[in-house]
Amino acid sequence: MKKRLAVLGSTGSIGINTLEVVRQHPDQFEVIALAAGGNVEELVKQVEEFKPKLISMSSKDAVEEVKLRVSDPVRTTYGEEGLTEVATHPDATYLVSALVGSRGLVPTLAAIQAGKTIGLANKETLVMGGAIVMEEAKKAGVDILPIDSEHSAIHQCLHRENPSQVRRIILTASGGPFRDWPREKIEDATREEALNHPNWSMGAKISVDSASMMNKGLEVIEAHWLFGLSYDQIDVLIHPESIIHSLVEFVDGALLAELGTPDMKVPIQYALSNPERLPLRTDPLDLVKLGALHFREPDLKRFPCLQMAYDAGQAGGTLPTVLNGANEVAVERFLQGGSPFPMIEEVVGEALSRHKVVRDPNLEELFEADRWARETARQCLKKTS
Ligand SMILES: NC(=O)C1=CN([C@@H]2O[C@H](COP(=O)(O)OP(=O)(O)OC[C@H]3O[C@@H](n4cnc5c(N)ncnc54)[C@H](OP(=O)(O)O)[C@@H]3O)[C@@H](O)[C@H]2O)C=CC1
Ligand SMILES: CC(=O)[C@@H](O)[C@H](O)COP(=O)(O)O
Ligand SMILES: [Mn+2]
Repeated sequence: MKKRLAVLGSTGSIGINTLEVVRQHPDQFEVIALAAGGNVEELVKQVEEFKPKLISMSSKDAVEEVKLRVSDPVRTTYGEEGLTEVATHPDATYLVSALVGSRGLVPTLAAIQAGKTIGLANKETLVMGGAIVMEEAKKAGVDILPIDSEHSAIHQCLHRENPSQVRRIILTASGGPFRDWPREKIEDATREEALNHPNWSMGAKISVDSASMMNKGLEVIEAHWLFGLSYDQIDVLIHPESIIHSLVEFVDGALLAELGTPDMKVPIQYALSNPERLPLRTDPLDLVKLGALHFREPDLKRFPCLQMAYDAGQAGGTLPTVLNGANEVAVERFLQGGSPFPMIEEVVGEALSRHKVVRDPNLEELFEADRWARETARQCLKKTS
């Protein structure tokens, strides 16, 4: 039977790659519902090709424009409620959660509660609300399958293994575009330089997170929740080639790794076809041509965001939510050209240090912490502009 997909963020980098996987396997997957932000052109093309039953965009005007431009009738919705309607569409069995940022949490949680299997790209969902999300998934008996390349690698390495025999996991990090830059040069980094990821083609927000290494910090927290590991069992290793996507070390010292060319279609398809594998058209990895792989320790002095994420994750409560909310505001401002690159770590650091942590927060308390973090980040940015 075909898997029936709802896709949040269908016009983004992960969304487009997801639909390419569907295109390669029309006998395996069917598109039921799509949600996007403002990219009318791309959504029109997707609706014409995949004929979803429901589409949503961030505004009514945008989705009405799509409706007018497509050849067959399609039901439309919009805004935050539209995201949840798409995520919980009764005909869909599987949600690809690929919005960017904290707006992914609510619809992903709703899909879990509606019993959908989740293919999770939106790491912010687990950073903000990991405890609640994992608890709800357990209650609903729902699988959360990682799409993030490192977590997919770990998931693949853990297949048929006993989780209690894991000593630690090692998340590989490219080091981003500033990997070899001295601190003074990083301080003057431009938007274009931050978006110039050495190995992966991704959306703007995650590209900036990779440049600050906050992405790896968010991934440490994501791994904590997905694999139930303590923070001292999660290590980060700089691996400039991004060929080894991550590793698991077992109690006997054996290391398993997943390798491949940097292509998100591989982890996306693994999450969609799980537990089977399907053929995929992708560039094969030529190890002879590659010749060598390189590794080094991350430099936490040049990239303090990684340490901040470890600390926030370990402290728990509402701190990871604050880390995430302040980071989103600071990255958005940097992308708009309104502040220098190091302001990201300053704003996040300031918000974390001022926050009064709430232990075991409920959903309302998480939303309040997120609101507070954003407000605090905006104040910090205003003070320094
Ligand atoms: N890209 C990658 O290779 C990887 C991404 N991830 C994670 O996956 C998630 C998505 O990343 P990525 O695909 O790169 O991001 P993109 O910026 O490329 O795409 C984001 C998607 O979210 C949509 N969106 C934005 N704002 C809204 C809104 N207000 N309402 C509805 N939809 C909205 C965009 O719509 P529109 O374009 O129409 O405005 C787009 O479809 C992130 O959490 C990221 O960390 C994880 C691993 C790898
Ligand atoms: C493709 C993917 O999963 C990204 O999260 C990627 O890992 C970012 O690269 P960095 O290793 O530079 O953060
Ligand atoms: Mn990743």
